[in-house]
Amino acid sequence: MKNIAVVGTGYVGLVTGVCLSDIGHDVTCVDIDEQKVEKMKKGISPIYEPGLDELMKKNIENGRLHFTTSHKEAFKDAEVIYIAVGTPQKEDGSADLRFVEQAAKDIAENIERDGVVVVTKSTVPVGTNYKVRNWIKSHLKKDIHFDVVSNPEFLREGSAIYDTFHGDRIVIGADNERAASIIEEVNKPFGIPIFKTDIHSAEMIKYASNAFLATKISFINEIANICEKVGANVEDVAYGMGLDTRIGPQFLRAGIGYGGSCFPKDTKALVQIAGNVDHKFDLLESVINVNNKQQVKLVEKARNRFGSLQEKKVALLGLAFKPNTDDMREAASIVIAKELVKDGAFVVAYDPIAIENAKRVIGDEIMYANSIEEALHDADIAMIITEWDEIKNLSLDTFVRCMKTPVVFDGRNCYSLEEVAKYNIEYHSIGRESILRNVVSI
Ligand SMILES: NC(=O)C1=CN([C@@H]2O[C@H](COP(=O)(O)OP(=O)(O)OC[C@H]3O[C@@H](n4cnc5c(N)ncnc54)[C@H](O)[C@@H]3O)[C@@H](O)[C@H]2O)C=CC1
Ligand SMILES: O=C(O)[C@H]1O[C@H](OP(=O)(O)OP(=O)(O)OC[C@H]2O[C@@H](n3ccc(=O)[nH]c3=O)[C@H](O)[C@@H]2O)[C@H](O)[C@@H](O)[C@@H]1O
Repeated sequence: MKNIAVVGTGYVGLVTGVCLSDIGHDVTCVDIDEQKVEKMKKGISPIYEPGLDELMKKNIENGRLHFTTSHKEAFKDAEVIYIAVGTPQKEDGSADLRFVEQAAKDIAENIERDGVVVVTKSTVPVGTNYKVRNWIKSHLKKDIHFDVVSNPEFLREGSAIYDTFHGDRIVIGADNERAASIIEEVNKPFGIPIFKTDIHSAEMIKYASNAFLATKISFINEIANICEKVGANVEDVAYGMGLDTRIGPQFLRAGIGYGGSCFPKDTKALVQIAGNVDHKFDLLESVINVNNKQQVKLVEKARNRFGSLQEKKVALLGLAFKPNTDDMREAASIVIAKELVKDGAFVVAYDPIAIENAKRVIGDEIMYANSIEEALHDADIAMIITEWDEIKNLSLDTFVRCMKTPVVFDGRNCYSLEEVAKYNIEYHSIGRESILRNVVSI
């Protein structure tokens, strides 16, 4: 078992650190955010991720998981150091490597052991691992040998622990066998297939995977938009397509587009990576454009239905970019709320977990409710933005009971048309026929 340090305790770093300790390694997680570290020392996760608190507590108690703000302390005995800091997008869409560069300097200034393997888990443009090597080299205080390895992360928020233990593959990009086999050894207990390749290919696998998944989503959303016009049902179309094993059923859920901390930024970064080598990535640019349009689809539908949204009360159900997370980064709800406010609508939003983060991002131009019923109370329009179980399992009678006029725009196709047809609800979803009722708006 190895002595491991993880730099950065966000969704990726913390989950990685906790899971590595759970399979037997001795792990120290280091973060510059003192408040986060104080919480984590007490076994409290600073992020909402199902199962994380329990696993954290278990491994703190068995003495294999530690937290600190001191890089020196974290790297003292480390044989392997993971970089898991953020790589947000810059204004031009390219990846901001500021935090990675700082982490590299922190490593250079504090490592003590010869032969340390520095693993980049953050999503970084092709060539960055070599930059990391140079950043470390140029800041080293003594002559210490180290290697760099690319080990991109494929976990999803909301199922991060499950994904770490049940991932489809672990990709290791290295330019020497010693470093590759150390990281292979570290990951062996997960029992997941390992694919070893060169560093550039490993870096590219991460962007290509996210871009491909985003492409699947934009593709099915375009099919959904056509389905609406030709009278087909996108749920059946996606199911029928997915039965072909060459296509597969996953990531064919039509909706209001992809959001989150990664697809939007990674697709834009890949367009930039291609642009840097004089390749215009037309296909991916279209994927991004389709997604931008798809995010405001519900507002467009509501404008067409009502003419004007001025003074309409709109209930937004769900704010997080997907269920089971409190992450609001690039959530469709942000754009939707902004558009509705611009149209003069009065917006009341509900989310089971992400309200506090939403308040920071969307602000006080909209109101926030403590329950679905409170948000729906006296509303003219309901918009379903995130398919939380609580929303999917809602008795449809609630819309009829609480709203002024039960007109529902469902951005996640939460309900079957047969079920909705049993209630006096006007219902518009994505890529399916609308159910129109004699619901009169006052
Ligand atoms: N969020 C996700 O689901 C996934 C993210 N990724 C990639 O993983 C990377 C990390 O993403 P998140 O975990 O979402 O980031 P995050 O922004 O949630 O967390 C980053 C953490 O790093 C800390 N940090 C920054 N500089 C530091 C330094 N020099 N020393 C110690 N700590 C430092 C910050 O305080 C913060 O707590 C990104 O490159 C992202 O693209 C990859 C797969 C999934
Ligand atoms: O690099 C990353 O950060 C991660 O990005 C995604 O994970 P995540 O963003 O957590 O969540 P997803 O479940 O992929 O959903 C992303 C967005 O796509 C949307 N989506 C997903 C699937 C689908 O069929 N339709 C659809 O609209 C979701 O609503 C959500 O807004 C990838 O699935 C992970 O493999 C990857 O590690």
